[in-house]
Amino acid sequence: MTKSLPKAELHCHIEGAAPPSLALEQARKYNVETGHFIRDGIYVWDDFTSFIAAYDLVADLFRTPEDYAHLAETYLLELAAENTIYSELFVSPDHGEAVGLSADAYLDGIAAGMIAAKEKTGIESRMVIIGERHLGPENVLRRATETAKHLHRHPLVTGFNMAGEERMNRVADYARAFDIARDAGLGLTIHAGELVGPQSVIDALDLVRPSRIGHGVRAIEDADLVKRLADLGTVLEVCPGSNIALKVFPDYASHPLCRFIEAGVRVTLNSDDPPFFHTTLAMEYERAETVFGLSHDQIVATTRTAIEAAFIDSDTRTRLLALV
Ligand SMILES: Nc1ncnc2[nH]cnc12
Ligand SMILES: [Zn+2]
Repeated sequence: MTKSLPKAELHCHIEGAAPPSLALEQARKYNVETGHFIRDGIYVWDDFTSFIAAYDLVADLFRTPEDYAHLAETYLLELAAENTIYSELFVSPDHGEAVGLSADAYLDGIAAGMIAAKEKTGIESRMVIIGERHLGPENVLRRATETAKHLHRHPLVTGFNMAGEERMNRVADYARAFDIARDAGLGLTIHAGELVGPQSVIDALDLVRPSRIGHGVRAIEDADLVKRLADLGTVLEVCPGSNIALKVFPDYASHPLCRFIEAGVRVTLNSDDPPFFHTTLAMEYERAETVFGLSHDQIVATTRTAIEAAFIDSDTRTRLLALV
């Protein structure tokens, strides 16, 4: 039983964490028709492209700092109720800008929800800024530049990441954005090895030099790369439920989580976009035990790894590690 275990999550997209019930509430508030992307209380999509389209439609229902505060607080309270002690939220100011919110207003709203959740439950959280790959290199560069410029205003922003359509453009096209984020003191992680094979992870290691990789699971197709990840100590933000829902692997028996652990790669458990993939962080922990057969100690080790790899200051890390 993993229910009572302390949990930590490094990889969850804030708009992707909106429960359909909350999305429907927002749709009523703004008089938006949802029949084409929410049916019977479930988000409707069938491949990565239509998933991103549904994600964008859900994001469009959050339009003010207060909406985003409510979303962040709702998700973090849900996590805290499952004994989660730490959460790193992936936030994309591009989605705020799409509804007319400045990056500052978008981040202030999310921060308010994070602070409220911490006051109520003690859950610690941070934000990782996302540059959306499919919006192009110029846009990701602008995102990194603006993030660096406004960092002093947003103490809960501690990392930079790139998500979106991995099949578009080359990692090299985005390397400069990551250089700017690194120089600003942000922790680096990047979605790679999810929709694209090992070369995407190799490019990420060579050109971005992140301490963590979002997914990275298709590195399993290259034994030398698996060894390189283990030797470097790069942490994989593994999201098994997401990988199965998006058909990265046909079933859990084919999923490489256990093979990474056996090879000495540092892994963590994550939900990615929980209601889109019919999962929660607690379900990922439970599945690690019941489907992947991880021992109690192996599951606790994933939580320790998450805290060790979190983009937090050393006092917070020490305090959280003592809780695991
Ligand atoms: N699983 C995923 N991969 C890439 N970009 C995303 N944005 C939200 N979820 C994502
Ligand atoms: Zn993701």
